[in-house]
Amino acid sequence: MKKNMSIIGVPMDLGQSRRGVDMGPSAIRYAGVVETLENLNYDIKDLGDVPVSRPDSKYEKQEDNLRNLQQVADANQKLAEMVDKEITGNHFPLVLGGDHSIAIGSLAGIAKHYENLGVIWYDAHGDLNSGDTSPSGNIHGMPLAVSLGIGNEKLTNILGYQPKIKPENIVIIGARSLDPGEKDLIKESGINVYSMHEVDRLGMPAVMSQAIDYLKNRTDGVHLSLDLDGLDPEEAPGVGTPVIGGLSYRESHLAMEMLAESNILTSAEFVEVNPILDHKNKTATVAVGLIGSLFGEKLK
Ligand SMILES: NC(=[NH2+])NCCC[C@H](N)C(=O)O
Ligand SMILES: [Mn+2]
Ligand SMILES: [Mn+2]
Repeated sequence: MKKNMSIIGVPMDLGQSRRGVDMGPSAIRYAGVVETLENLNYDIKDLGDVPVSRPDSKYEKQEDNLRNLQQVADANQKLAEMVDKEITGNHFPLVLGGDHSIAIGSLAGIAKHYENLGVIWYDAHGDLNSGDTSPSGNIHGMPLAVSLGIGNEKLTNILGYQPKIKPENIVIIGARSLDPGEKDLIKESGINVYSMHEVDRLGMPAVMSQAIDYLKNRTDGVHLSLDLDGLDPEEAPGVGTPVIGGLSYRESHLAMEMLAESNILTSAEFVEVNPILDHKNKTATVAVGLIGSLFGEKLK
């Protein structure tokens, strides 16, 4: 039987300060995402891209240390509505970014369908800042906090409810760059974190089986939010905020394969691919490879 999946691109580059990540969805399409999934017997509906406005002079002033707040909120509102509709129609949503601020809209559209949505946040960063704690004012460093109901109402209240998720249902994997405010929030909230320290000590097989067992027992759906900067910049150079010492290509494929086997995923997004910073579309190609493993590609 064919499985229905909807692809939604979000050419968003307003949640951070380096141009080019808006071209991520087309780079991932160019690297063959639709063909890869069709070969795995998915019935793919590519819905194209969510409209994202350009920064204009009217919005250039930063409101509360939140760069491009209004445009980021508007695009995420549209994304949330689309994701919501696809889930209602029984289609698995696969969202392609764009910078990580788009997780705000994805989670807004997804979480209303679950009592206890789990989230796997595969990332070098925690993305747990708010305007009060952010060193940069970049909203791509805030989506997980926003989804917990922390931050500006224009972001936290998309689709009119909050919070979207509970801290104990979050598992961060690959963290190696956390700001002081993010560390405080992790400590006080009960978010689960497998930083690079735990990945080094336990190995990816143990990390993933613990994460999967934990989420399986307490959630009724699981969203994967994969920031390509979770991988080491050697393997994924086309990202705006690279951090050395990251997850390897092999570890990442194993993580995707274990998720495929577990059958717990109900939505996914791949973000932060920046073709201008990339080498010959390497990072988008890695993303498509990971998407293949995540949706059942096997070596034998
Ligand atoms: N999705 C990302 N790449 N986030 C990077 C965030 C970097 C830094 N923690 C900040 O808040 O500015
Ligand atoms: Mn990141
Ligand atoms: Mn991120």
